Amino acid sequence: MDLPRFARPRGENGSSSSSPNLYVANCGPAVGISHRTVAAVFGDFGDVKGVHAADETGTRVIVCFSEESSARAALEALHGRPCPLLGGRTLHIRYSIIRPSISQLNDSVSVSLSASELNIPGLYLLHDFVTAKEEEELLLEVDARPWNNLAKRRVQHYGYEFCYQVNEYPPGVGLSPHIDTHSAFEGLIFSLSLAGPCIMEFRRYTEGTWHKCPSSIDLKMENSVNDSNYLRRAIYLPPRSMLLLSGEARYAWHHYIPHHKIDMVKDSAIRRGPRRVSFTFRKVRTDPCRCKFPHYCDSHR
Ligand SMILES: O=C(O)CCC(=O)C(=O)O
Ligand SMILES: [Fe+2]
Repeated sequence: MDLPRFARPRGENGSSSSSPNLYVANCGPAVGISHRTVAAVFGDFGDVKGVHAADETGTRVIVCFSEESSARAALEALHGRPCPLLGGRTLHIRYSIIRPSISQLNDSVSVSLSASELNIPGLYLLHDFVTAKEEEELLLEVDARPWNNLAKRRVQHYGYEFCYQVNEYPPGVGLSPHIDTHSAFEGLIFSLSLAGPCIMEFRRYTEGTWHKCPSSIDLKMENSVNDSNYLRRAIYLPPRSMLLLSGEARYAWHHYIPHHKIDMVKDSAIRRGPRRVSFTFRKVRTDPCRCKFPHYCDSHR
């Protein structure tokens, strides 16, 4: 999703900075109100140029009018009272402002539905890799075993020579950006998603220095120069899909699960399920990594 260049004003008094664009909270696709319906309701006050998601919650929108006077009329009529045409919801409306920085513009990235659309070499996504029945059986199997509680998610570890990991994420819980350590694991990483959906974001940093995560085997790139100095892509991982990271996708791109309860995928708000369980398969490496990506490789240091 590309966010419009408008944001919620800081401070309490939204009325001080009049504008043709309104920041409208408490309506949107996540509560069953489409952008088209919002446009129709606000259209009573003047020409609406567009309605956009204000952020990734699906409950806040930006309404852009052609004229400032239309925005003022809509704000005066609709702010702070139940709106019968929008399911009786009470709207909280302020004038919106132009987003001040490039980094805020990058808050969100459009989410691809397929690996070919994502276009990262070595990344593959197979939909319906297991059937719904197999999914149910796998979940029964893992739930019959003890879970290891981490701060925000639960894990199970299997094996040594061939190391599988199962992760359980409650709603809204993600994973911080990392590359699975080159020196610890070989070149293919598989991840089977079960139970609930999520999006996975990928980042390729152009410069920076390695930083070992406390309490984990992964490495993170700490970018000392400029946090926005990376390429960003994102893909939707539906339940029962299998993700394969190989080559450049595995060795040079960080992967990351944003901490959202709702993901915006092609203008639809998709709520994370009560939980997502992922089976992550990695093979333990027994010799130093000789990948073609020394900049991202701890065996090359
Ligand atoms: O949950 C997932 O699909 C990925 C997990 C992951 O990246 C990891 O455990 O290193
Ligand atoms: Fe990982």
